[in-house]
Amino acid sequence: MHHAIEADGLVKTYGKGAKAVRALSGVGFTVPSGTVFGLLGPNGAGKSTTTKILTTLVTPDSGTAVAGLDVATEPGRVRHAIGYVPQKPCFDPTATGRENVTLQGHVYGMTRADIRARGDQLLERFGLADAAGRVTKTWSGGMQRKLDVALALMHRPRVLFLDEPTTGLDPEARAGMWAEISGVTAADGVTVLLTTHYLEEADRLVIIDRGRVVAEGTPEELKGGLHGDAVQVELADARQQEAARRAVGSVPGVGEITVDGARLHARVDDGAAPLPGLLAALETSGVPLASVTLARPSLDDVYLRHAGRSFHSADTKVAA
Ligand SMILES: Nc1ncnc2c1ncn2[C@@H]1O[C@H](COP(=O)(O)OP(=O)(O)OP(=O)(O)O)[C@@H](O)[C@H]1O
Repeated sequence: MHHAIEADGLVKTYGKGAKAVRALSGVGFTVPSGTVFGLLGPNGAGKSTTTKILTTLVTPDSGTAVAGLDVATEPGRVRHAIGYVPQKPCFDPTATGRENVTLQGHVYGMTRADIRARGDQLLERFGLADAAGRVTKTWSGGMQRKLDVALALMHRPRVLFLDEPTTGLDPEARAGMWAEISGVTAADGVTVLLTTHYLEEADRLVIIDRGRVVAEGTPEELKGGLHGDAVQVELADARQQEAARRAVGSVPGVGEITVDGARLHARVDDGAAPLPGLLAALETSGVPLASVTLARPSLDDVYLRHAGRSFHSADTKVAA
């Protein structure tokens, strides 16, 4: 399969001597054309450095990077073949949406007719057409983020780099943003590389820790082997913990039962499927409940498994 992005043995040290910081210690991965690929890791893991090397903004000490073309030998052509959306906004807040896309088209040397057609198409696809005549500083945060992505796509890049595209957006805005990014990139066959704190935003991901790739796979593969979801049962009466343990232990698909006071923890193999049986078993045994919660494996669980330490111990600014 053709690879739109290839990183091989990337090493990068910032600074010299005692102050030197080793940001990357041999990062490598390949991204098939037309897919959405994620770099996941805590702050300082090396995600931005990897992205900056692939977008020609930083030169590696060693290793090779290809974003459509070789970054070292053809940086100018790479810049024309890619779009890059940094974490910080890059649109002009004093200009309208239409003026922003027009300016971007001029920067890339597009013709007037093409700027008009492509600008209309992108404003429409991102749901920004109605607001296009308004000054962008009056737009909502979600609309502004979409405009940044539309600007990066103006010159029809083959590869799009997104640095934490949905950080700071509420779940609804995140979902909307992804529906629109996927719609546009799938229609144009664009390959997407993003840095993210959300497993489900990519088709495949690498987990980076301290400048190294520690795991690679689909979100499901990375979550796999985590012994299912966690159930927590709050008993109305802690004195019934043994009866509760026996009742829950008799339910198929439930394991790793531990009881701590009025709280019973267990793992279930198959999402919510064993829950009705678990509730029925407790009721039959006459054990009254205060509450029951079911939690999917969190980003922290995934990270702990692959990097050997908790995401939160490595990084405090994270969402699961
Ligand atoms: N210009 C620089 N000079 C010195 N050290 C740097 C520089 N840029 C990054 N670093 C260091 O390199 C390491 C990797 O940083 P990088 O920004 O690539 O991580 P990251 O995973 O992208 O983190 P974040 O999620 O915070 O963006 C960190 O220890 C960081 O402090």
